[in-house]
Amino acid sequence: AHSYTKYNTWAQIQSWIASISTSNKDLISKEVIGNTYEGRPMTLLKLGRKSSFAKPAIFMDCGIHAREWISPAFCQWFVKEALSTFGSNAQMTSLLNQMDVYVLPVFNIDGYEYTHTNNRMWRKTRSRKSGTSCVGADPNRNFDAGWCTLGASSNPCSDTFCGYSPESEIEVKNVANFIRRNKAVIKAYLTVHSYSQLLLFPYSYSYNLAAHHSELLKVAEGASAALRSLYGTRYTSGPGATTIYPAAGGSDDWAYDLGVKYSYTFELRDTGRYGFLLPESQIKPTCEETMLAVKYIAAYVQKNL
Ligand SMILES: Nc1ncc(C[C@H](C[SeH])C(=O)O)cc1Cl
Ligand SMILES: [Zn+2]
Ligand SMILES: [Zn+2]
Ligand SMILES: [Zn+2]
Ligand SMILES: [Zn+2]
Ligand SMILES: [Zn+2]
Repeated sequence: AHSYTKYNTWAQIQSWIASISTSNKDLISKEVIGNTYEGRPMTLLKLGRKSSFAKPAIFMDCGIHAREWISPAFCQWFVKEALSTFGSNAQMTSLLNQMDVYVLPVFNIDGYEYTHTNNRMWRKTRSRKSGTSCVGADPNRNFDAGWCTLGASSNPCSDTFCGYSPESEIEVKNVANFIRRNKAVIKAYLTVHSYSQLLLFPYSYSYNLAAHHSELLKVAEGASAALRSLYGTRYTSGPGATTIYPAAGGSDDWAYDLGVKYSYTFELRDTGRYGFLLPESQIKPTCEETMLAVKYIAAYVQKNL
């Protein structure tokens, strides 16, 4: 059965989505924003007090990379925390009264399922193309942001294959379309990965500083400090290019250039001891500390609406 402190299969997550999305009509709803390559429904959860007016929104996705299992675990944890603390936690109550929070629990569902059934270390999508026996493209190199110019490969067999064109991966197309359709209200974009304990922001596709560099850095450092306050976990904040590696086609850079100012990539625990194979015993502490960082960013966005 589904557990917030275990790595759930897609089947368990799908049934969790069905039940949690009908658990509180005033606070949560779901919509399918398209199907994956293998036909699985990309189901977006919308958190926030029902309103007949469009509210400003935050968009958060998990599971772009299949093997980064702590990421979907965090999105599930976030939804649970939001619903269970609305009404008792002042900040969460204020957030969901004033804003909507869109949560995509698993972006790359086909890849996530494949890591459960065939190859725990799979990263990419599971799309197939005639002419090669290699499968999939890296969804975080397939966004239309300096596409395939650096830190990506045009070899379909590479783990950082950028795809045949920007948004060639249907999963990327579905998410990009949703964000484009809603860009007037989306004020922040958060994308959750693992591992390395980093809080990254644009740009990764260039060494040039983003127009809002100082503000993005200030918020990232505040969020990292909030995170560290719980268990002392240390994060590094900075632009992707200099903090992790230069690479093009990422979702955070694309959202930022679309006009979503507060755009961040989280790289959750750990720093390499377990890496992608983070033990289930660390799900709770990782999620609780990450909640503090996400709430810090959300509060900042709210104050600056
Ligand atoms: N814009 C970006 N932001 C963050 C990253 C790092 C993640 C770490 Se898993 C990746 O390699 O896709 C990569 C890019 Cl291209
Ligand atoms: Zn499993
Ligand atoms: Zn990743
Ligand atoms: Zn990573
Ligand atoms: Zn600014
Ligand atoms: Zn909690």
